[in-house]
Amino acid sequence: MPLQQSDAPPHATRAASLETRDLTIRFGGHVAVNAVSCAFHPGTLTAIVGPNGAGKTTYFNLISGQLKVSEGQVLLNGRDLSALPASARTHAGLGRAFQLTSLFPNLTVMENVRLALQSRQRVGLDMWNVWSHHRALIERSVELLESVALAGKSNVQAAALPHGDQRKLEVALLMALDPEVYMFDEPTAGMSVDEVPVILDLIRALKQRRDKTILLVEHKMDVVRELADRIIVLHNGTLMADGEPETVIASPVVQQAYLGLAPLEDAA
Ligand SMILES: Nc1ncnc2c1ncn2[C@@H]1O[C@H](COP(=O)(O)OP(=O)(O)OP(=O)(O)O)[C@@H](O)[C@H]1O
Repeated sequence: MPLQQSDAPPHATRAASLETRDLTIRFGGHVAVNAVSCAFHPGTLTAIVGPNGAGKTTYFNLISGQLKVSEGQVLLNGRDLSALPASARTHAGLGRAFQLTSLFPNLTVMENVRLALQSRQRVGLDMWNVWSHHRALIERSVELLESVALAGKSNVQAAALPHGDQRKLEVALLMALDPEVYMFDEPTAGMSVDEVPVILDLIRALKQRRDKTILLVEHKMDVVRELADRIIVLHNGTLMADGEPETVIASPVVQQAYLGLAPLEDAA
C-alpha cells in the first residue's frame, strides 16, 4: 500500500501541473509500469527512487514521449499529451535533459545553447529587433554556460566534450528551453566529484524559483535526501510509496533497495 495517496501530498499548495493517470506499459507479458497515478506540483522537487529495473526510466520515457503508453494518460495542466510525440511534448513544456545533447554534436557548445534559446523565441524582420535580440541571445548564452562552468569551452565542438561536460551542456540546453517541467534522469551519473556540485547547484537554484515542477530520478540517496521535497518509490513498476522524504526513506522498500535490509515481498 502507498504510504500516502499520491493525489494529496501534504506539501502541495498549488494545482498540479503534470499528472499521470493509470500510466501503464507492457513489454510482451511484462508490465514495466503498472497503473501509476501521480500528480506533480510547481515549486516541488519530487525524487523518483526504486531498485534497479523498478521502472523509473520507463516511467520517464512514458511522460516525455519516448515510449507509447499501453494504457493511461499524461496530462500537462489538464491537457492530455499521451498521443503526442516527444518533440511536441517538449514544445508543450516538458523538458528532459537527455533528449537534447546529441541533437547537434557537430556544432560548438555556444552554438548549441544559442539554438536552444532561439527555438523558444521568434523575432520579426525589424533590423533593430534582430540586432538587439542577437545581443541578448549571446548574453544569455554566456550566462547559461557560466552557470554550468562551460564558458571556457564555448568554441569546442559538442561531440568533442568529455562525458561530464556533455552532461553539463545537456543541463544548460534544458535551462535554455526553460520548460515548465524539468525532468532529470541521474543528472550527475558519470561525473567526477568536482563536477557534481555544479549540477546540484543549478537544481537547487531552479528549486528556489518555486515556479517549476521538477522530477529527479536518482540513485544517490544523499542527493535525494538533500534536494527532494517529496519522494515516490517505484517497485516492479508499481507506485509503492509517496510522501515526505523522512517517512519514505524509512519505509521498507527504500530500506531494502538502498540499505540491503530484508527483501520485500513481491509487489506484483
Ligand atoms: N524497451 C524495452 N523492452 C523490454 N523491456 C524493457 C524495455 N525497457 C525497459 N524494459 C524493462 O522494464 C523494466 C523497467 O526498466 P527501467 O529501465 O525503467 O528500470 P529503472 O528503474 O530505470 O532501472 P535502473 O535503476 O537500473 O535504471 C525492466 O525489467 C526492463 O528490463
